[in-house]
Amino acid sequence: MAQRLAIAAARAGSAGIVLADEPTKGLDLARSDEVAGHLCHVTETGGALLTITHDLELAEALGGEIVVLREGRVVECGTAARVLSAPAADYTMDLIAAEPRHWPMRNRAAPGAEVLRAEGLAVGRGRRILASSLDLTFRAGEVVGLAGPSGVGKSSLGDTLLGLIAPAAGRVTRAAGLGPLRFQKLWQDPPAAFAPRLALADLMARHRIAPDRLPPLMERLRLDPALLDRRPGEVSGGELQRLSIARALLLDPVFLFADEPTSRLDPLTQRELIALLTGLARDRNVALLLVSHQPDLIGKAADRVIRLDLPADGMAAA
Ligand SMILES: Nc1ncnc2c1ncn2[C@@H]1O[C@H](COP(=O)(O)OP(=O)(O)OP(=O)(O)O)[C@@H](O)[C@H]1O
Repeated sequence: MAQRLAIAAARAGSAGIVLADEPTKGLDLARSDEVAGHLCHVTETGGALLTITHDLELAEALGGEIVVLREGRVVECGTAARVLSAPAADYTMDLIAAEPRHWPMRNRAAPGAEVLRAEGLAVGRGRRILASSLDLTFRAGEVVGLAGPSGVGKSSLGDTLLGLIAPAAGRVTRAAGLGPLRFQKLWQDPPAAFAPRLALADLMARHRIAPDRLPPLMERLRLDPALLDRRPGEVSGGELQRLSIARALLLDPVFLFADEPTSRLDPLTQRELIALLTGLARDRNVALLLVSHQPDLIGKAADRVIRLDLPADGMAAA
């Protein structure tokens, strides 16, 4: 909604220059196209537009000039058509190659034991039913994509499976012997999940986790232990999301709901993080439920896809 308001202000002609900061972040394809159309309108009607984005499809749709930045330095600039079709800098080439449509297909593994089951599940927010009659099963080691338009209820479904929201109907059953802490979530907005410091000591003390478990985990996730002394705003988006993964893994999850875990990240960091998550699902036998608005990402990373569609009860699993 914030994006829509910003674009509405731009269209009203309240500014000759419009700054759009990640205007398609977290939006589905239809809404992204809509935003691109509104932004194009700014320049078509004589305004100037500066867009900051990780979304290369948006950059292509907007056209004009592109400046590629890396660590605060200009790597390359030129027309969008030239930079995106014939990049001169290695970094630009790497960025383009890191887009999900260029990823290799994942090797599908045979799923393991069932860890979570939903039967006749209805997901609601207040009096609104977002989805109903859902029968779902999640198995150890599988990567399940969760797709659907913005606002359809993907986060609400994940939260209901985790027990954070009560089902409007039906039931969710965890496999015998698995407590609620083994069902974890990676948040869309990691800063909100860390308060006020990144230290994991409080979590480890509360859940009596042996201190010697942390160093190898930090190493596996390529995280410098010094990061633990910083605040959430003092690390990069990729580091923050990897710290979120470390925190979740300390609790030995069997089910991880990753709610758009890469929506704040550049294509290279996104590719690295998704490879890390899918690798962890396989290595640690975690059922990973992965939400993304990028069909290519879901198609390449997931073993199967649950698709939520409007109207609320239109739901298909592929
Ligand atoms: N805490 C809440 N209380 C009431 N309604 C909510 C709450 N959180 C979300 N909603 C509403 O429930 C609907 C589904 O939201 P949800 O976040 O589950 O959708 P989503 O598919 O994950 O969306 P997006 O892709 O935009 O993140 C939306 O209409 C939203 O406004």
